[in-house]
Amino acid sequence: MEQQLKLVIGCDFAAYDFKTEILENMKKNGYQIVDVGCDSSKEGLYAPVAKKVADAVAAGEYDYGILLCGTGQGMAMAANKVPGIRAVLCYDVLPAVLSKEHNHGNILCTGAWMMNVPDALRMIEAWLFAKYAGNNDEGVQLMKQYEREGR
Ligand SMILES: O=C(CO)[C@H](O)[C@H](O)[C@H](O)COP(=O)(O)O
Repeated sequence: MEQQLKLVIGCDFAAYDFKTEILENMKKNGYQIVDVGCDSSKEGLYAPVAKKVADAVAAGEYDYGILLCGTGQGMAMAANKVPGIRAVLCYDVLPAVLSKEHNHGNILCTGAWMMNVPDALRMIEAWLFAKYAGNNDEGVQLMKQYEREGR
């Protein structure tokens, strides 16, 4: 288990209960994970939380982020507006693992309406364990170059 990783998690109102269960399980399993909101199943939009998590990961305050909303779609779109972020949207273990190994994903997004908690936990853990193959991947290097060039 990657207990030494520094993790941050956020959600919108639609995924609040889902996040609460995931967070409880991860803490019980020894993960160091900070919750940045939202704090209610009644209110809390996805975009501000996505930005908070993405800014913190991009600044190097955390190794990885986890973002949860109804579908995960809005979280991924908003997080990917922040330079340095490669947010991936997954609902299953294999694409999640490949998104780390091949694409160096640094934020995992998923949806409370799309997955149950045990499957989401399995996917999150597999993604955290997966290792990026290295800095020789041309796709990732080109994404970084495009960011530097501002296009
Ligand atoms: O999935 C979502 C965005 O990607 C979020 O959970 C939204 O908040 C959700 O789609 C909003 O749902 P609503 O029932 O239309 O308020």
